[in-house]
Amino acid sequence: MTDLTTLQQEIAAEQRHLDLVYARLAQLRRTAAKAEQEGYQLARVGNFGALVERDAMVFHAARRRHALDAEHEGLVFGRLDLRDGQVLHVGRLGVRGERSEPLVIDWRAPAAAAFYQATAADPQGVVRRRMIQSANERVTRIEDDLLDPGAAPSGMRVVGDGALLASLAKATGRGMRDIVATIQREQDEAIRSPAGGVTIVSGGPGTGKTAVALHRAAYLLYSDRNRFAGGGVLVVGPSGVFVEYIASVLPSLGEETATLHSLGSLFPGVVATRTDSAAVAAIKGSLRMRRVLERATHDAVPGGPTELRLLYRGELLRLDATQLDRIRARALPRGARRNEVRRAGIDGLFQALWSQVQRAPVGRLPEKANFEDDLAERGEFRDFIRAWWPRLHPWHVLGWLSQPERLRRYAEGLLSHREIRALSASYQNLDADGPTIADVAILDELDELLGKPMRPAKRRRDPFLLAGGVREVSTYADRQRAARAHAAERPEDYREYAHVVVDESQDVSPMQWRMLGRRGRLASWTVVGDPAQTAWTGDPRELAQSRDKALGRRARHDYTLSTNYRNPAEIFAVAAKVIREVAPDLALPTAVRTTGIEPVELTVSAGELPGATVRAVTELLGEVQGTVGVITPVPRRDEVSGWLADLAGPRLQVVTSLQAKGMEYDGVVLLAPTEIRTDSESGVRTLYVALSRATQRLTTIDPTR
Ligand SMILES: Nc1ncnc2c1ncn2[C@@H]1O[C@H](COP(=O)(O)OP(=O)(O)OP(=O)(O)O)[C@@H](O)[C@H]1O
Repeated sequence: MTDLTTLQQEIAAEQRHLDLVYARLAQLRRTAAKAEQEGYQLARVGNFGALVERDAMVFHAARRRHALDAEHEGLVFGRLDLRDGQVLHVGRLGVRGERSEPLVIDWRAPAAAAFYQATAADPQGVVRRRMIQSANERVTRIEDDLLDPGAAPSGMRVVGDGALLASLAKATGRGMRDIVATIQREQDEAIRSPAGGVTIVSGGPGTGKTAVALHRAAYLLYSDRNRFAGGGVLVVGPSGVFVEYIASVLPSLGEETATLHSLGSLFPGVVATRTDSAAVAAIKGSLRMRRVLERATHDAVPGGPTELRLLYRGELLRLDATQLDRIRARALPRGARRNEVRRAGIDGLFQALWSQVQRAPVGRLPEKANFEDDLAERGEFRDFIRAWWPRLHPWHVLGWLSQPERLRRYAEGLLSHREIRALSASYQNLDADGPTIADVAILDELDELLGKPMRPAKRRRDPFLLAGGVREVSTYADRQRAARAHAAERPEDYREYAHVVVDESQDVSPMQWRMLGRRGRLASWTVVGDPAQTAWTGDPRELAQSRDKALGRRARHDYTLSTNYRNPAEIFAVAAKVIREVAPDLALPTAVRTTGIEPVELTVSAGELPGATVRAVTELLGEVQGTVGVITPVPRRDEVSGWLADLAGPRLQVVTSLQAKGMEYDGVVLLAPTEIRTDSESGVRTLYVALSRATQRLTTIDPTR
């Protein structure tokens, strides 16, 4: 134990440094405000060059000021005392003093790496590592590790007993917490993995894979801003619930420039949250779907014309269904994109009609070009083209799959009869229900197969342009917002990301890997996941093959994380027992905390389930300070939300077992584990995920059948 006076003296010493840092920060904020002021001055000069300069100035000032604001709380969190007597303070952002001396080193800078990597076995020149906690500009706690006692100068004091465990015991909020102050060495190695190639991070539940993925995004943006902020960093997670959960971490690391998406929101204009059953997801995610879709995009339009009749100089020109199909097939060979070869289809029509004209007694023949012009001017011909070869949106073709007869034709020989029936059933209410998450990859594939119709280019909006064409922004806040939006502005279907981070990658299907691959052709990658948690029940070879194709032949760097920071040992033991049933030899992470509290397992009759659920949730809300998650089998979610309506509030969330992927709650009430387990081939793995979501308390309630 550290005596109180020593502790107070050490805290006071850190407070003096913190005061210095915050005073300097206030000065820097004033400088940013001055730059804004100068921006206004430039605006008065009024010429275009000055305006451009002003925009750039305001943009940089805005960004700097925003960073200073965002990083204010807990700005300094570490200190290193080095062998050579140097003292470095580590924080969320780099701050230099008036003479350019470093007051705080950014956690991502090379000089800060030792803060995370030094150990007693390998001190890397660090004698003492100190963790500093603060709130409202006051130091509240410090914790030291003496890494190199032999090199400690006399009088060096060491206080505290374990910042990591203290931070793990804290209540969970609605969003994921950021772990920048307590990143562990194996995590730091993955975070600082080389920027190029593919970094693959695996590890069991709660080992910090998501935390590592997000810190890595922030690290890359810091280490090579030109490359990564310029091209963009895309972070993809499994569901909207998950993306919402992680969204606040990046800004708290000083990074707003990364784009976050769920697999259901990657296709422009669609935000899908529905999930399919595991069996249907395996069909929709299979590479065989690509061929099914290719056939669809080559088919005649439903309800389209089956005949073309035109009077030309008193002669009836006519093309029947077979001729029209033949023209379409010739203009649209395998591999061609329907929207892009529309012109070839029209040319085919002209050619077929021209042959008829040549044979007909129409008097003196016009030039072929004039004949085509004549037809092109005729309203009924143009109407025919629009109906026969419309510009198709992926939505149209997805809709065709809801017609059982069409789907059967497209899937013949590719899917089994059972698969076709299951797929067909899943599309019966497409219009009303909207697409599922798996359909989004299908829409993206269709988009690729159809190609883009030629459209006039969209004009880029000028963020400083107000209504009426006046180029001015009225307030600083407006400018700040506009400048940031301007920096992040990319076309909706942007595909040139410099880096793609894929979280929960074990659940990405082959078709989804294709969708990701299209956005990462120029990218380096960070792929994090845990194969033991996969819900994928399709062909594993197909999965490996499509993932390899998306990642290309880039060099791979593998990392494995081995400590479970989320679950107390008592809770993880229950989850481990479940996964051992299907993977007896799997290497599992070690849970570092114990609470002495065993999970509660209840069995109730079906009729008692609602009452037992309400009681268990009420109890957990009383026992933990942070969030409580209620995890249900997929079909039960809405019903269970209804039971808990009176308890609804920011601390309570009801999610399905699939939405629970990646999530974390202080207390978890898991309903109907047996249903989750038997729901599909991957049920045991999904149950494993659900059982490993709690940081403090777990109650399972199983209804008897
Ligand atoms: N070094 C650390 N210091 C403090 N907390 C940590 C550390 N590493 C991880 N954690 C915490 O452990 C929990 C689990 O982390 P995270 O969600 O990143 O794990 P994961 O490997 O993605 O889990 P899963 O695969 O189960 O979804 C989070 O609350 C995270 O903040």
